[in-house]
Amino acid sequence: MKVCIFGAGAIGGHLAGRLAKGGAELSIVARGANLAAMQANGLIVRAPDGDMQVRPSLAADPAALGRQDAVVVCTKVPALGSVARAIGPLLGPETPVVFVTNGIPWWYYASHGGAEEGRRVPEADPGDLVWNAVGPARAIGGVIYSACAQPEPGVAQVVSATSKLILGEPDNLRTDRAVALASLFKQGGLPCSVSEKIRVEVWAKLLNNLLSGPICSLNRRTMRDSLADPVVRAAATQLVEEGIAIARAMGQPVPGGAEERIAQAAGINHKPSILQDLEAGRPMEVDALFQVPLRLAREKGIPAPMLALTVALMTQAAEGAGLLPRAA
Ligand SMILES: NC(=O)C1=CN([C@@H]2O[C@H](COP(=O)(O)OP(=O)(O)OC[C@H]3O[C@@H](n4cnc5c(N)ncnc54)[C@H](OP(=O)(O)O)[C@@H]3O)[C@@H](O)[C@H]2O)C=CC1
Ligand SMILES: CC(C)(CO)C(=O)C(=O)O
Repeated sequence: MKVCIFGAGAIGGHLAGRLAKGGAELSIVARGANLAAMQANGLIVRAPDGDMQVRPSLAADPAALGRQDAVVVCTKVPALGSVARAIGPLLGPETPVVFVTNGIPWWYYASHGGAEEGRRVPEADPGDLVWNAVGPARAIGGVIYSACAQPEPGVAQVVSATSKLILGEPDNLRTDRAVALASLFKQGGLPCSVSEKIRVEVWAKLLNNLLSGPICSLNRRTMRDSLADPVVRAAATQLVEEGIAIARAMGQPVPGGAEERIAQAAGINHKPSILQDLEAGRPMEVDALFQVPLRLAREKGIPAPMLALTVALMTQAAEGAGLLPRAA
């Protein structure tokens, strides 16, 4: 199966390693120093279950790779516009595109049903670039639990002891295309399931970002160090509780409570990816991860004072650093 990873940073690098190990005919769209490093040394993945070094086909221009059986997009959300502009040559008539990004995805209201069917998420896809270039029929949701970093170009480091990937179709059907991709990841050693409630999974993962992203962007500490302070931990707990209430109001009740999430996050010595961006001077995913749930809370009349405060503060921090993109 020909699979292309578009954007092989921390997460894309990890997933590329899994796909190659799982037997995919792998290619990667990359650029700059990352592309040069992989051309020289292959892609190196350092993971708790063992290191991998793989040599996929590499290109900056998707036209050099041609049509794929599947594409897995692993860029940050603000880069999706650039993906939309370039992805065409990778797509055959049936090529699905998995979006492994945090936050409320651009396809959220596709096959959603009800009055909001087809509504757009402008913070995730300004100008409908992805909606028009890829289209909801190709989209598969990807929810990733894997704390990762890119310590140097061409190297992906998996920090969390365990990882898992959840795939899901916007229409919640269990399709052959999603199952085929899940088996490749599983064969590569990454637990991967196909959910028939992908929006619940999107919200469940977003709770982990809510509890860590704003706080760690403000204090610039890891999740473990931040949550060691009882006052910070109480604020993080409130953020999760607010997120649970928003998800419920959105018709996506997330199982489990705040405490277990906080306890799990408190064990991870990881700077959330949004803090990695702040420190590296890269565009931050403030809008898709944090402004959208806040907007939805307001639309649904759900009180979210802690989210409002922390998002306002992190927005100011991102703006001050010149890292608050509104379009790719
Ligand atoms: N890191 C983590 O621990 C986790 C991250 N996530 C989510 O996963 C997603 C990916 O995050 P992460 O892997 O950390 O991001 P990274 O910034 O590490 O990687 C993104 C990669 O995409 C590349 N890229 C962007 N645009 C293009 C383009 N037009 N052409 C080619 N390459 C491109 C970037 O290249 P360049 O460097 O040149 O910009 C970079 O290599 C995000 O939504 C994030 O929130 C989810 C769970 C954990
Ligand atoms: C914090 C984490 C690992 C979620 O728990 C994440 O999604 C990120 O770093 O972006």
